[in-house]
Amino acid sequence: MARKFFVGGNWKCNGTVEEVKKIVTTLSEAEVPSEDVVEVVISPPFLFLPLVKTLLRPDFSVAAQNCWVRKGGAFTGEVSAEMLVNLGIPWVILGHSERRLLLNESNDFVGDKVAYALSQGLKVIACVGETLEQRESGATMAVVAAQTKAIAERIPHWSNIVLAYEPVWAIGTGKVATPAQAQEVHSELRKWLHVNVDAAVAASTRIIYGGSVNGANCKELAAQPDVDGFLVGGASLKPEFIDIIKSATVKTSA
Ligand SMILES: O=C(CO)COP(=O)(O)O
Repeated sequence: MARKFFVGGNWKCNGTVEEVKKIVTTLSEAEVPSEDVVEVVISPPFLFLPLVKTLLRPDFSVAAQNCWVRKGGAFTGEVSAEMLVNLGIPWVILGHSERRLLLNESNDFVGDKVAYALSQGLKVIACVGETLEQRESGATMAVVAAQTKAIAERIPHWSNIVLAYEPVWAIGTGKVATPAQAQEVHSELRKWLHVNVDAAVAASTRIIYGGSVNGANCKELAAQPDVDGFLVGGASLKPEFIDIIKSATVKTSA
């Protein structure tokens, strides 16, 4: 079963109304491969979600960058999964390393969030990845397996999950993982799913790469057999995001 190429644009905590309108216009005018070839999901900050959703071309969709771990209520400053559903936001990014590391989100907390978001009908881009220290000490697979396990043991199915491998040392650093480094972890993650979930989930789950992806390095990464797309930060705010979307054709021409 073919895994449709997936390109997510994580705008993180960036943008003004004027900038948002400009980026969305650039995306709308771009010629990109059809929805059959690539799924594109844009993730602006919460405040801009309704604006982006209204202006965005119909073949692209939107994601929130986080949501509360359980049902909404007396949780000042949080946004609930129910609210995202109510606004017609189909996707949410959970477990991004910036939240794990800067806001101390633990594996269990992220697992609980993923399970709750799925239970409300959201689709989830679940992020995993090791720090430089963990990579250098040889702990990469143990770290990403533990992060994935905390999700796997809480969810009833994987059909609405995209797994994003984002090595922390490659995020916003300009230091991209080599295609071989990305392929190695993606292939190990797929094996992990095979052993710990099942063969069908391993074969069908999209595992995307994030960390300094840009217009120049995307094709070589996309050509790796277990790289099913990208989660893009900095370059998703620039016109080169369109080139990254187009790298989906590497798979169809292979
Ligand atoms: O964190 C990322 C996407 O979620 C990657 O960010 P950069 O593409 O800016 O390295």
